[in-house]
Amino acid sequence: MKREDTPLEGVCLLTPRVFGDERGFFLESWNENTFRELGLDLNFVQDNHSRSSQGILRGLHYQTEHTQGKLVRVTSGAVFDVAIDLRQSSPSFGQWFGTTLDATDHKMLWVPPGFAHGFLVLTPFADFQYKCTDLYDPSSEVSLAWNDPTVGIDWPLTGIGEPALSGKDKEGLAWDQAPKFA
Ligand SMILES: Cc1cn([C@H]2C[C@H](O)[C@@H](COP(=O)(O)OP(=O)(O)O[C@H]3O[C@H](C)C(=O)[C@H](O)[C@H]3O)O2)c(=O)[nH]c1=O
Repeated sequence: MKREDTPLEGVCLLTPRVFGDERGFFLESWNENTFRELGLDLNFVQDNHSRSSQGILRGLHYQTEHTQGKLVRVTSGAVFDVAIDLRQSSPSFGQWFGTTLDATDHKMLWVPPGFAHGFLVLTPFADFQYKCTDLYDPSSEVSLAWNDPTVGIDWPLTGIGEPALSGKDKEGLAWDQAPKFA
């Protein structure tokens, strides 16, 4: 497992070792000891899986209570995955980081608690699977507007056009209205 840090404090890319043979491949997507050796002492309590078609944008979501750390990966297709730092004490407060995650290179993104998270589907379909460090808490869930000009995310919309959003995400909060963390 290789760790690559990003400009956002605590957010890192993880590339697992892949064992390929004539049958296909094997990889460990999560191993407590391997991650601890990389400085990531994590405990997951929930696994999620969503499937979306091209042009779907899910996000930008976070929970103000039961804040969730997320280890995210794509197991079919490809997405542009984004995290925004909501921690006011962080040197990367207000900054966003985006990267393409696809099923071919098996790359994963670790997003600690304190970030808004979302993704745009780039391929006809994408399966998005992720582990969370706390449980779903709809009562404290917030949707931050995907296109807030203050955050200024540069979504790769060429060839996709206007993304498709859930009703909730169409009503996402502006940056100035969205609750932040200490
Ligand atoms: C997130 C979640 C949802 N649900 C139910 C609630 C709804 O009936 C249905 C769809 O929920 P939602 O539209 O919020 O799903 P996404 O838009 O994929 O939400 C996710 O989008 C971005 C990418 C995130 O980072 C979050 O993990 C998560 O908010 O699944 C559950 O039962 N448990 C859950 O943990």
